[in-house]
Amino acid sequence: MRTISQAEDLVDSQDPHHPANLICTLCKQFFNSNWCTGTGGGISIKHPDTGHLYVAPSGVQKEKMKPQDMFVLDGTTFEYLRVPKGLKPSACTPLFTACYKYKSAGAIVHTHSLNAVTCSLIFEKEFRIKGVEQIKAIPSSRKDPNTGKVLSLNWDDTCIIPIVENQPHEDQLRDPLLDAFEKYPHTCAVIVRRHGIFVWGPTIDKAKIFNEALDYLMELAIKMHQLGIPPDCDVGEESSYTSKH
Ligand SMILES: CSCCC(=O)C(=O)COP(=O)(O)O
Ligand SMILES: [Zn+2]
Repeated sequence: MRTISQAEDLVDSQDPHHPANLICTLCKQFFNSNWCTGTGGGISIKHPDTGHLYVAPSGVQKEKMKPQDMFVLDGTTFEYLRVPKGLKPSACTPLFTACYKYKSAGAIVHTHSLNAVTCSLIFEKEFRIKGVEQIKAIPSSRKDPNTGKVLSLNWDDTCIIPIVENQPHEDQLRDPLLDAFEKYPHTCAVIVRRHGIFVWGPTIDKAKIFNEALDYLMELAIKMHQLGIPPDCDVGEESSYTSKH
């Protein structure tokens, strides 16, 4: 492993899109959205050029982090290339590396979103919502036959996100996460009951979009549930659950 001073170049960049800078910027935004408060949640980003993995420290106020606080891991061996003095890597690191290894993720967003936690109390094994325009921001299991690119869900498709049980320690969530990967090979997220959500994508921009769209859908699902409308009911069927005819 390189010494701290030798590894400074791994986090020292004027580029706002450099992972060490971007994690700090986005965690501030996520704090303001109530997604990463009280030290909860976090973000990990793979450097698109070097393949290095950037991980935030554990137990710190995520909105106050500096680029120099970032841990850096080799993208293939997961060995630490940079360990900031006096800090521990995020407890979610084994979950982030699982997403890099098995989902070819370019970035992972973990939030303690109230909408995700509330949905984990309403839904049993899967979060399901259907027939909402915002669903078009979520990837589907289909690929474009010409380009091979993953296609988005159609607005009247059902968006399904698996829910796993929370565990006393983050590393114990790795096996449930791997089970969810196997059962839901096309999902871009896993909800952890009474805890939050992990969302990944091929890039940080995509992971951020998926997270925002899912949070919107989870908030809507809670409101539909409160109105007595099943969030995954067919389009046009909602009036049979309300007084509107
Ligand atoms: C009050 S946060 C408990 C740990 C957690 O769930 C989390 O997301 C933050 O863990 P970290 O080690 O990254 O601080
Ligand atoms: Zn968490």
